[in-house]
Amino acid sequence: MPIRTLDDLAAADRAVGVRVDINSPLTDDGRLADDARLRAHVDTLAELLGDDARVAVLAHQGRPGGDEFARLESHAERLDDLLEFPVSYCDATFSQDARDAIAELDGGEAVILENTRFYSEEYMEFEPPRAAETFLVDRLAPALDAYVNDAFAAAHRSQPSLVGFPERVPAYAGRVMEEELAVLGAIDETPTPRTYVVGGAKVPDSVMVAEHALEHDLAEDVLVTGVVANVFLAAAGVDVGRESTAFIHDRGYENEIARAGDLLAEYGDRLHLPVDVAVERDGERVELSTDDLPPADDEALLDVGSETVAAYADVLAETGTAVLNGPAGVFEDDKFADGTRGIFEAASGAVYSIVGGGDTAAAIREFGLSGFDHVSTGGGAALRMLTGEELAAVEALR
Ligand SMILES: Nc1ncnc2c1ncn2[C@@H]1O[C@H](COP(=O)(O)OP(=O)(O)OP(=O)(O)O)[C@@H](O)[C@H]1O
Ligand SMILES: O=C(O)[C@H](O)COP(=O)(O)O
Repeated sequence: MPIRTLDDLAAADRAVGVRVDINSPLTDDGRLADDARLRAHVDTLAELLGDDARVAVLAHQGRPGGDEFARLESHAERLDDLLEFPVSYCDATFSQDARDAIAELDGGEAVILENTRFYSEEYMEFEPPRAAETFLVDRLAPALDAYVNDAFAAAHRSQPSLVGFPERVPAYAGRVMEEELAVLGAIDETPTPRTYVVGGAKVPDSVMVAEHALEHDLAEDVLVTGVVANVFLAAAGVDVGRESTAFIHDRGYENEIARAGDLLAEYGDRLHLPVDVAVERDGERVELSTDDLPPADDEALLDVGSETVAAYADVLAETGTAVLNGPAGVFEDDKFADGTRGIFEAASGAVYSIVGGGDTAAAIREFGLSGFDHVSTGGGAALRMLTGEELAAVEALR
């Protein structure tokens, strides 16, 4: 069934629950360190508030027990700054206080309810009908006339606030959700040839993206970087050294070496591996040809080298669509940011370019790169879409 959007919602004076994903990095004292995800939802919220909706915002922050598990008060303050409509904060999620806060809203006013994950059922995954019976959905749904899901970045989670409400109230996709689904769902219609650049540290996810792109002929070329490249180099029989081998084993990625080997055997001509890498020696960046590996025992492969950047840039220069996921090296350390900066810069020049992944988007912001056509708000959700998986919360909207 087609998903209903805000175009189908007559929002005036109605209480609309809006699930957003404003899960953000925090400073040590618990303040917002980056507001990109809040800014992403401004259009959806402003549109509803401009239509005189009474908006109750639902969101999570962090994971129970984690450092970034926090209240949403500073998120509410920041949204109040970003929106030209009043945004208040309520330190309850579905109790009488929360329901009163919603009942007291006038059209054009919003309240941010407390972190949904303060409540234990929200950190579990359910089929939608069962999610609709959880306390959060059961208690809150009667206070809402409609539900909007704009939380694309969390849409792969089958948690109550994401899949339960559509069982109880009319449900719609917000503008972020709509755009992400339109762009990432139509990857096979973007300009060709397509080049996927897969890097970062989540090797199983990246190998899956590469596999899907090659098998389904979505990408003509796949360029590997980051820890993913170290795994592919190992699969190609290169000795990546004691440190990087230990890293791969510590993360439990041994099986990925075999999967990478299978991909190389089948698609070797379309899979590009680094020809040089960077290590740290006496506190400095030193580049080594992959022919000269292994490095010294205490040296890890922390970035791709400049010849690799040049070779990858040549491929990207001929590319219709570049899909980027994962940084090429430890870009947080300036010495090992060159690979990421150089390859991302080259990718931004493609006819059309798409970026997925939280760290990838952070790297782009840090380098001040522009020129990308779509920077996804999603990490895991974007990856799943790029591997052709359905997202639970999107299915629930259908
Ligand atoms: N060669 C390397 N050795 C060790 N770590 C690396 C290397 N290359 C990249 N990384 C690390 O990979 C991390 C990012 O990888 P990740 O797969 O999480 O990216 P992402 O998909 O953009 O982010 P997310 O999954 O959080 O949305 C960075 O912290 C970076 O330092
Ligand atoms: O940051 C994310 O990828 C989303 O907010 C989902 O968070 P989670 O991985 O903690 O469910």
